[in-house]
Formats: sequence, C-alpha cells, structure tokens
Amino acid sequence: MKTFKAGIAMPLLPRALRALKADAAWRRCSDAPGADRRLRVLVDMDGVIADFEGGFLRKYRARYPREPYVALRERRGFWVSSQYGQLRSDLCEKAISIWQSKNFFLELDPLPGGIEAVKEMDKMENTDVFICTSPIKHYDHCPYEKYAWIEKHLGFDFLERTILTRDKTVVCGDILFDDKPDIIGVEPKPTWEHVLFTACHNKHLPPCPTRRRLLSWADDWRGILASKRR
Ligand SMILES: Cc1cn([C@H]2C[C@H](O)[C@@H](COP(=O)(O)O)O2)c(=O)[nH]c1=O
Ligand SMILES: [Mg+2]
Repeated sequence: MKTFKAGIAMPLLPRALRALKADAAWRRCSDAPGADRRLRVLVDMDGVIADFEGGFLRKYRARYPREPYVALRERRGFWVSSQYGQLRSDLCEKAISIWQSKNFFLELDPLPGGIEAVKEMDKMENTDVFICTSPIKHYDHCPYEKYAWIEKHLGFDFLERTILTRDKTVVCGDILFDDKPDIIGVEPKPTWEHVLFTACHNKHLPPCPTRRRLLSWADDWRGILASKRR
C-alpha cells in the first residue's frame, strides 16, 4: 500500500504497514457478524463438553477412598484445589495429583449434548466453531490427551479447530461458552461475549444482569447464536 506526498508515491514504512494490517484484522474480529461476516463461536472444554468435575470426583475417591471429599452438590468456586485445601491443607495437593495423572483428561466423559451441539454448530451456515481450552502447566499428559479427546469425540479434522491457551482473552471470537466465571488475561476488552455455562461450582452464583447463562446443552444455545447474527 502506498501513501502520496506532494504527488509523489511514498512506500509505507514496514511498521506502518503492519499497523494497518493489524487494524484491519482487529476490525474483522470486532465488526458485528452480518451477511458477509461469519459468526465465530468458542467452546470451552472442561466443564462445558467434558465432565471434569465428575471425572475428578470418581478418580479422587478411587485413589483416596478414606479421605474426605466434596460432593458435587457442595462444590463452590471454580478451583477444586482451593476447596479441597480448605477441607484439609494436604488435600489440595492430593486433588491436583488426580488431574496431573496419566489418562485423566483422556478418560473424561462428554457432558450431555455437548458433542452433538458442537457438531451442529460446525454444520451451520456462516458459523465457525472452535474448542478453546486451557491446559494445565504440568504438561506431561494434558496437551496430548486434550488433542486425543477431541479426535476421539469430534474427529481428527476438528484438531484444526482446537485452541489450547492459558489466556482466552487474546482469542478473537463472538461468543465464548465457558464455565469459569472470571476469564481474565492480557486483553481487558475481549471480542467475545462470555456466556456462563452452568456447572456444579457456579450454579449458586447470583444472576448477573450483564452476562447470559446457558443452563446446559438442552438450553437455547441456538437462540444465543442467532442473537449475535442480527
Ligand atoms: C478446577 C480446576 C481446574 N484446573 C485446570 C484444569 C484444566 O486444565 C483447566 C480448565 O480450564 P478451562 O477454563 O475449562 O479450559 O483448569 C486447575 O488447574 N485447578 C482446578 O482446581
Ligand atoms: Mg472450563
């Protein structure tokens, strides 16, 4: 792209060109989806399509049958490790050891209706769906098993639509279905609307007028997508 000064074509400096390209990319993300722009849906994995809480409790009780545990109906707050640590300080590490173990993420059951909903979104016109999930930093098993879980339940081709990140705020999208109440990162104004996916740990939070909830995949997720297309 060139600029003109006094009638003479001046080549744009590389930095200016990069800034223009970045601005154009940002606009693509931030413009409301319309007839010519596709809706981009980000779907979290743990607690939204994969049963992290159920898988954790089953394996925790199997490994520590005599230790106290937190029934799912008693779960409060996103961090399992924190609630177990409050129960007894050593239980925090015992909880963490469960999801650091081989096969933990691979053997999680799908949550009801999640796989079907993602497959339906993937077939919708003018819609792109991505799995957007945060791996633990203990990387011996988790990243591999998250990929393997996606292949097992959604097919190998869906790995093209899988994003592993510890910071979801930098991912560009229109909607993020996620069970974590507070999704923070380096971007103070993410492009996506966070729709809180109801889980055992967040169902007791008071309603928030500025944030929509999806109670389960039997709830009206299609209506939420449709509301973003207008
Ligand atoms: C409850 C809990 C979770 N994690 C880790 C385990 C997963 O890798 C991610 C899930 O995050 P996402 O938002 O669903 O992608 O968080 C943890 O480290 N400690 C915990 O207590
Ligand atoms: Mg989650």
